[in-house]
Amino acid sequence: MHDILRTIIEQKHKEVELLQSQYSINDLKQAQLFSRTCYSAKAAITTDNSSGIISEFKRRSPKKGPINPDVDIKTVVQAYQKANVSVVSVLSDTHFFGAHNDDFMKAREYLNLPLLRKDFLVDPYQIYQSKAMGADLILLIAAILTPKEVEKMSRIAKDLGLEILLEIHDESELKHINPLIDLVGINNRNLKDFSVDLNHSIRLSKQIPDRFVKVAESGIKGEDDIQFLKTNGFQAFLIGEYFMKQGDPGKACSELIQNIAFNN
Ligand SMILES: O=P(O)(O)OC[C@@H](O)[C@@H](O)c1c[nH]c2ccccc12
Repeated sequence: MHDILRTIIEQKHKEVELLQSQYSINDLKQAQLFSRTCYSAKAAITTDNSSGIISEFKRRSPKKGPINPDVDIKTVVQAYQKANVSVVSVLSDTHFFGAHNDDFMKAREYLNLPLLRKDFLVDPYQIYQSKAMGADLILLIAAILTPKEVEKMSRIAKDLGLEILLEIHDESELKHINPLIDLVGINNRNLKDFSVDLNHSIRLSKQIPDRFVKVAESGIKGEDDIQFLKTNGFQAFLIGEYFMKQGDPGKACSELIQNIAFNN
């Protein structure tokens, strides 16, 4: 495993330990949002006229540093929604990605779209927490979990009515896919050297059964990339930095979606 992932996992276990000492799973179950019915990301992506865009709210990244640290989340996610994205992804990690504590909850308050909790989930506790925060969809990352852990966490998520996006990057991670997974994301970015290779993602995607929605993640730089990925079987496109690095991320998102529609 890469060093950055190891550091992230250690940090996450510490965070979970602290949280657990403050709120039990039973406490989380009492949260107001815990009982809400989730929106389906799978349905949002596969419905007619879906843009397939999963737009991400991301203030910084460990590699790039600040991307747009002080932008207002309400303004951005409302503009994403107006732009006709299918799903919104919001980072909830503070330590590495600079998310504010209430970013995720604010996004929930202003959106009536499926919302992906973008974080590093290493413990079942975080699934209950995701539900209590108002998530519709969680990310499970194959590079930091065993196939057994993915299965166990998938079961809990499904019992709570959450959908699951499983992220893989290598062929060796295909074994993490289980029938409970809804969407399989292929990270175009190689975490070893941060290079982006869409051809690698396309090759890998051919080995994933078509019953899973296929999501291309990271390093997507515009319509040409999307067109290329689309013709090669991807149905959804997770985009953060391309939008967030612009002064007005919502406008950038809206322009991209209009251009894709125009080209179709
Ligand atoms: O900002 P980008 O290059 O468009 O990438 C977005 C998203 O794919 C990336 O943020 C990401 C992919 N997998 C992750 C896991 C954790 C945190 C972040 C990520």
